[in-house]
Amino acid sequence: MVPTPITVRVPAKVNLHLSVGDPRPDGYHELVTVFQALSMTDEVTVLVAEEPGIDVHGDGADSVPTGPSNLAWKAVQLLAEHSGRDPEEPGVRLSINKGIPVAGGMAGGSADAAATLLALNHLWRLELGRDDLSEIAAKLGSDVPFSLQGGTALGTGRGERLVPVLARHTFHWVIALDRRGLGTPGVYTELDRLRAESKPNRVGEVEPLLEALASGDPRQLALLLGNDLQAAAVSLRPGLRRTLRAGVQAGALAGIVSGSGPTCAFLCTDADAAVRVAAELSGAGVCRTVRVAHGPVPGARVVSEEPAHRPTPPQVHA
Ligand SMILES: C[C@@](CO)(OP(=O)(O)O)[C@H](O)COP(=O)(O)OP(=O)(O)OC[C@H]1O[C@@H](n2ccc(N)nc2=O)[C@H](O)[C@@H]1O
Ligand SMILES: Nc1ncnc2c1ncn2[C@@H]1O[C@H](COP(=O)(O)OP(=O)(O)O)[C@@H](O)[C@H]1O
Repeated sequence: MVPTPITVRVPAKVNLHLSVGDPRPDGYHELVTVFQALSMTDEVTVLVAEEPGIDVHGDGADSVPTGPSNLAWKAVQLLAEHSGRDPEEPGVRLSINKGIPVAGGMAGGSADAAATLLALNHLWRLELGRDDLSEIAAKLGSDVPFSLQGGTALGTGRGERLVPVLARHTFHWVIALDRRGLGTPGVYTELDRLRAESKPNRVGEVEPLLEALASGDPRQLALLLGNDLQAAAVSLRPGLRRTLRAGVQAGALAGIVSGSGPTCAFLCTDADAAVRVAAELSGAGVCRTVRVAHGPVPGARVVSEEPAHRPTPPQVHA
């Protein structure tokens, strides 16, 4: 009997704190980061098929590769190899529905890779535990283990070593999507260049932010958001300065570039404030689209054994 298709829903992330160290001999930078999973999601459906391949739908689908460079396909191949299948003929088809901006600093590719690992674990009845999946995930990319885990977590190493963090209450965000993406390696390289020629400010210690998360007070958290990659993203995309200013003028408590950017995330006092800020920011003409989101939400999870019917995400077109 042909196994039933499996659909996994997987969240985007924002880095509430991103402290970047010097480059390591392997080219990666040592990080201390706090991830939060947000209610902007992709869905990945895996099914057994004679003709393997990938279909991509949704926001930004045109700029997602459908060949072997798709990170979700690399996940298929790695798990096939791990479980003794032929990685070149895995006999599966993926359908990816994008709700996470592509090349936006919100870990969309990592999310799809994590979703694929979890879905195949079910489809192929591998019965791998979360720790095994997380170890395989780290081979695919630094952010992939967090996409599996979700919630709020402290990440160290290159971002792949995770410890869950207590975050009381739900935080409400407005997310401003830019017209074009930014490549992650280029943003790290730009930070190294900026640091070689001047001394851009570095974010402080992470402990005060962890305390703010435990308190659940968005005003306290807003004062402590920090991202060392922000200066590099703004240097490559100077218009982000205007976006960040516009979000705060619209009433957000604070704004930050999400990871390597160019998406900006604005923390708001509550859900109603987020809707008001989103409406005003979308009128300011500083970005492509504005969405509201909340976090933390769970990591990758199976939502149905049939292809999902996806509700349209809340968004305001700028
Ligand atoms: C910046 C962050 C913040 O969470 O996310 P994004 O904003 O891209 O989503 C991550 O560090 C991105 O993680 P991810 O996108 O998984 O990166 P990887 O595939 O592992 O690495 C891509 C490239 O980014 C750089 N890189 C990544 C992680 C790290 N700790 N140091 C690095 O220097 C390296 O140039 C590496 O070749
Ligand atoms: N499944 C995927 N979804 C999105 N992008 C992907 C995927 N697989 C590979 N990519 C490539 O990875 C690049 C980074 O995309 P993404 O993971 O969305 O951004 P970021 O690293 O900024 O979080 C994109 O430019 C795209 O070409």
